[in-house]
Amino acid sequence: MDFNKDSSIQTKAELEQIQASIAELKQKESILKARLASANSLIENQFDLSETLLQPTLPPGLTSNDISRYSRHLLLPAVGIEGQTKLKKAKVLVIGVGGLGSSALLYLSSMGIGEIGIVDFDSVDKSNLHRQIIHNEARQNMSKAKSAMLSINLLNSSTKVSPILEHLNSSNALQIFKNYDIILDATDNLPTRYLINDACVLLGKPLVYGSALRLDGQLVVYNYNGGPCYRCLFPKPPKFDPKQNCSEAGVLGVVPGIIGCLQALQAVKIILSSHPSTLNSNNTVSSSSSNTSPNTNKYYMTTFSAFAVPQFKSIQIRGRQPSCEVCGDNPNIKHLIDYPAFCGASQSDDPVMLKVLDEKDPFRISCTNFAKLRVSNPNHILLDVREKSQYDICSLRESIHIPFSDLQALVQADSSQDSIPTFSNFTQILEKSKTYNTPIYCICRRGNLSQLAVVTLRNYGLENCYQIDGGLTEWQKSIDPLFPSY
Ligand SMILES: Nc1ncnc2c1ncn2[C@@H]1O[C@H](COP(=O)(O)OP(=O)(O)OP(=O)(O)O)[C@@H](O)[C@H]1O
Ligand SMILES: [Zn+2]
Repeated sequence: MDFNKDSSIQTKAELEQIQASIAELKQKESILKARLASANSLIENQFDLSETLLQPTLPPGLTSNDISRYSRHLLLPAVGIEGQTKLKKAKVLVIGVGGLGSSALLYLSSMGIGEIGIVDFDSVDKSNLHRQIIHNEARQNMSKAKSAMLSINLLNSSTKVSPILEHLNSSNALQIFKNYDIILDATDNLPTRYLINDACVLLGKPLVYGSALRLDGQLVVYNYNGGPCYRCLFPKPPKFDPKQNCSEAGVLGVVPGIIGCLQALQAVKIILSSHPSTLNSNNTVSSSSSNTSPNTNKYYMTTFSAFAVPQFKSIQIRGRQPSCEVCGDNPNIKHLIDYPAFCGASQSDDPVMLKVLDEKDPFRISCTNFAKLRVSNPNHILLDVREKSQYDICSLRESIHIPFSDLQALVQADSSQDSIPTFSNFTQILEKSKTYNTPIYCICRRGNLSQLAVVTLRNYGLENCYQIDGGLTEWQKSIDPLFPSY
């Protein structure tokens, strides 16, 4: 803008903007003048700052930078100098940099934990970013452990970070754990949960466990202060349910963030636990008792629900069980075992791939072949058998939607000659396929439900039925990169 031409200032808004800029410049000018004055005084007085008497007395273990940085902690009696020094010396291991690990790591570092190890084998995916706030758009496909390290370096360059780009398993867990004081379980699958628990018991390390799904989260401190381990509460793994993970059931972005913060809180409380003005309450981290007196501590699981009025609840859980296989009086588990076999589930939440149809089944068709056929022979039925919530996210044009569970019910009702509820999609398919032998191509998210759908339809007598291999996930990869992946 040309300030010499009054006519160029056309509106009141422009005038106000110029006045604000002038005020800002004046403020900057006064700051710079003050700095100049103090620099001049230093030069004039020629202070030799290496002179002992001019140097401050700092508490042992903390630098001048630490004092400025953690001043709000130092002012807090529950932390103070002693507590902050303990945090600086502490070594915490976080396994998993997903939704839980993201917030836990940022807070552990910002609060001044001296050394942090990060274990994760996975890389950043776009679908992670709604909750995994330690990563960002530019880091897609980068290893999660490395991305977390870069964020921590920006947040607090004095945190020593060791990224461990490995899949935690029975052969590397003890070796990795032994370098750390406290372990945070921020993973998402059952075998890894038992593995981490057993490794913590075998090495005598406290375990801060968190989990989050949909609108709910949970937090427990295990193997601490004479308390129970995960196996004391859950001696046998529950039946594996592939729907109980974020990629199937979904999760509200902020929920794992909240639980991750609580994990960081409990880790910090454990580190500060012998502090005179301790943060300990009657929560999971309970008052320490001597070895000789009976353990009267109480132990808690904290749950969080984001539904309606957000609610935290702390429920008392049972203490250490003398019969526990790993931490009991006569433990059977003295070494790490085969956890995927123990849990009957894989040690990742990678989707389960069903093999209901033989790999060479002629009624399996690849996405590429289906794409060709779709153009060359439009006279077919594309049957999408995903749940409604998924179908509504995105679908292929002119597909007919019948969720697999409905399809099963409809086929059953028709076979037993019950009256079929009016379901125009189903009637439409039956008419076309039975009368004109129009081929049906079944599609789903990954190619599992569609196999079951083909079997169901074939058993029902519709022979001209095909399954599209890999489903819409494969369609996105090999045919249409713009088809939304989810
Ligand atoms: N055994 C293991 N070793 C190392 N990292 C693990 C192990 N098991 C799980 N993890 C990591 O724990 C993290 C858990 O993150 P989160 O539950 O937010 O889900 P996600 O796998 O990132 O995403 P989504 O489930 O939506 O695909 C993941 O980054 C995963 O790679
Ligand atoms: Zn136990």
